[in-house]
Amino acid sequence: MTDTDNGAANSATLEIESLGKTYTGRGEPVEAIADLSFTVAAGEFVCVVGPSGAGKTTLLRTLAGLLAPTTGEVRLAGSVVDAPPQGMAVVLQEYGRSLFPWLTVAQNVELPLKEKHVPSARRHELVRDALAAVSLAGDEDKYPWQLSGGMQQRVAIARAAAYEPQVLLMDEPFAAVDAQTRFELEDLVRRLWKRLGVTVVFVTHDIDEAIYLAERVLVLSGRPTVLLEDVTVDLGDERDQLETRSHAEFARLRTHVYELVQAAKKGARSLGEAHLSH
Ligand SMILES: Nc1ncnc2c1ncn2[C@@H]1O[C@H](COP(=O)(O)OP(=O)(O)OP(=O)(O)O)[C@@H](O)[C@H]1O
Repeated sequence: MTDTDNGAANSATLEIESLGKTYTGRGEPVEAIADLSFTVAAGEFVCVVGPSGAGKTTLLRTLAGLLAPTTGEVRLAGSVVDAPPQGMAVVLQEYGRSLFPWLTVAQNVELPLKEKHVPSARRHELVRDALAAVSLAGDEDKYPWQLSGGMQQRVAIARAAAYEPQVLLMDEPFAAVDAQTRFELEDLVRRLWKRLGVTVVFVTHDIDEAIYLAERVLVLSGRPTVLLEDVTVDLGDERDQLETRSHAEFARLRTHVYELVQAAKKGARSLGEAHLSH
């Protein structure tokens, strides 16, 4: 596979249809997602932004099959998602909790491959390649607590990449790392996306990050969530931290998405209600 044929080998279209989620427990029911419908094409990179508490994590957990929708459904390659599907990998914000402290870096990356019954020789190859891709070759025998936060998150990304998922779901994966590391990890995820042809859904609070990474940015309203706008990011295939971010189109998109999120915070639930300045 070359760097340019992302998506070619991937049939993992994700369809979200009339999705609703209300939490019911001991207290008052909480309607997190009102009604969401959108499609993420196979091999596409989509970011999700919205106000705090909008239901972004709820959406991601539902896509991952970890949470059952109250209404509507999620389909992966045409099949309804009602449990964590094979071929899906999830990377969360809390890398500290997602790695097993008693396993080495290599063992952490290898574990899901064992569960997938990948033969031993192939496992070692995948682990080696994934660690090299995240610049951790040489650190395979270390334990997570011997690594910085950014390195631990690279291990979590390597683990997801080695698994060769069709779909990669990421929930605020870089929120807890410093700005410099964050830029490096963003570029790493873009490279992996291109190399693996994987379908990516990436939740972030950071509007600039969403625009830098994605081909489309889904802007959610406040809770109970509806889709405020599906914004196309026309910034080309090659992104560069300095060049792309200084592009006029980048600035235009940032202003637009920022205004949408501000409007969402004030309660806008449609583009008409958002009263954008342009
Ligand atoms: N298990 C639960 N039981 C009841 N309510 C919940 C539960 N999990 C989340 N919620 C509520 O659902 C709403 C959406 O939460 P969610 O974590 O999905 O939002 P979010 O957009 O990811 O937030 P943030 O940006 O702050 O991470 C919130 O009001 C939250 O309090």
